[in-house]
Amino acid sequence: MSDRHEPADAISVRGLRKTYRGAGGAEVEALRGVDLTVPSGSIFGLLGPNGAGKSTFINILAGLVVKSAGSVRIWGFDQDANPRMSRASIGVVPQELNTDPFFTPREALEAQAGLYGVPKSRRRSDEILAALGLADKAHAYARSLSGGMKRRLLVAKALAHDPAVLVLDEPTAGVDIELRRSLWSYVRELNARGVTIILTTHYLEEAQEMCDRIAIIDKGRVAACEDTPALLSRLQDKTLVIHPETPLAAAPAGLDGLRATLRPNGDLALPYARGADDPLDLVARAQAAGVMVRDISTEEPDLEDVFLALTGDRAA
Ligand SMILES: Nc1ncnc2c1ncn2[C@@H]1O[C@H](COP(=O)(O)OP(=O)(O)OP(=O)(O)O)[C@@H](O)[C@H]1O
Repeated sequence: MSDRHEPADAISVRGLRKTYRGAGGAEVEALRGVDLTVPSGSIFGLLGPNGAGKSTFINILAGLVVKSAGSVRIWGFDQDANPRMSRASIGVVPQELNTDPFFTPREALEAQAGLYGVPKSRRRSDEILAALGLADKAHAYARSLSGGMKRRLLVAKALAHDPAVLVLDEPTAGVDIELRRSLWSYVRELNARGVTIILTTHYLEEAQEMCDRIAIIDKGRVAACEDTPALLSRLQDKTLVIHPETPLAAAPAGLDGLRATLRPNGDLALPYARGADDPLDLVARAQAAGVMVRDISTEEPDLEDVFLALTGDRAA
C-alpha cells in the first residue's frame, strides 16, 4: 500500500444532496447540502442520531445510492468523471450481515476481487483471511459461520480489492467486546499501513477514542467537523463532582442558580464554565447548604455533551 499516490484528501464532497421519493410521492431530504473533507491517512468518525443521513452519505460514496446533486471525489477521482477509479478506491463494510450463504470466505473474496478486475497475481485473499482470523474457515460455507465470523468476513470482502479508503458502517453494533477489540486493533493496523478509515458509530466513547477527526451530521447537514480534541474543547462546561461523606438522598436546597444534579450513587454534580466560574466557590456553596464533603473531582466534557449541545438530541 506504500507505493500508492496519496492525495491530500481521501474524500472531498461538495454540495451533496439526496432527496428520496417515498411510496406516496412524498419527498425525504436525507442530505441537504453536505460539504465534507476527509484527510488522507486519518481515522474519521461520522456521528449522528438515527435518520441523520449517515448511511445515505456512505452509500453515495460506495456508489450504491445515486446522489441528487453535488460532487464527490474519492482518492482524487471524481465520481461522475471517473466512476471506475473512484469505486476502486473505496471499500465499504455494510451494517447488515449480508453474506452469500453458498460462498466460502475464500470464494467470496476471490469473487469480490474479480468484480473489481484485480488480476489473480495481485489478489491477497489468503493473507486477508488470515489477518481477520478466518484462515481455518477459508473453505467453510458462509452460512456455517458465527455472527462474529460473518462480520469479519464482510471486513475481509471490503478489503479484497485493496482500497485506499475503508468505510465501516456501524461496525460494532451488536458485536461482543472481544471482537470489538480485535476489530479496532486491526483497523488501527490498516490505518498505520496507510488506509484512510471512515467509520460511523453510535458509541461516542469509541469515536472519541478511535477518531482523529469527527463530523457530526444532523438532519442531513454537517453540524460540526473538527479534530477530536478541538471538538471537545468547544464545550466550556466542566463538571465538579462532590462526593459526600454519606450518599445524598436529594439535591440540597440552597443551591439556587446552580444546575446541580444528584447522581444515582448519591454524588452531587455541578456544571461550571471553565475559566469563568471558580469550582472552589461551588464547594463552599455546597458546604453552606449542609453537604459534608468527603472528596471532590472534576470531569471534562465528552462527546455526548458536544452532541447534545449541537443537536439537542441525546445519542443512542
Ligand atoms: N430508500 C429510501 N427511501 C426513502 N427514504 C429513505 C431511504 N433511505 C433512507 N431514507 C430516509 O432518509 C433519511 C436519512 O436516512 P439514513 O439511513 O441515511 O440515516 P442514518 O443517519 O444512517 O440513520 P441510522 O443511524 O438509523 O442508520 C431518513 O429520514 C430515512 O428515513
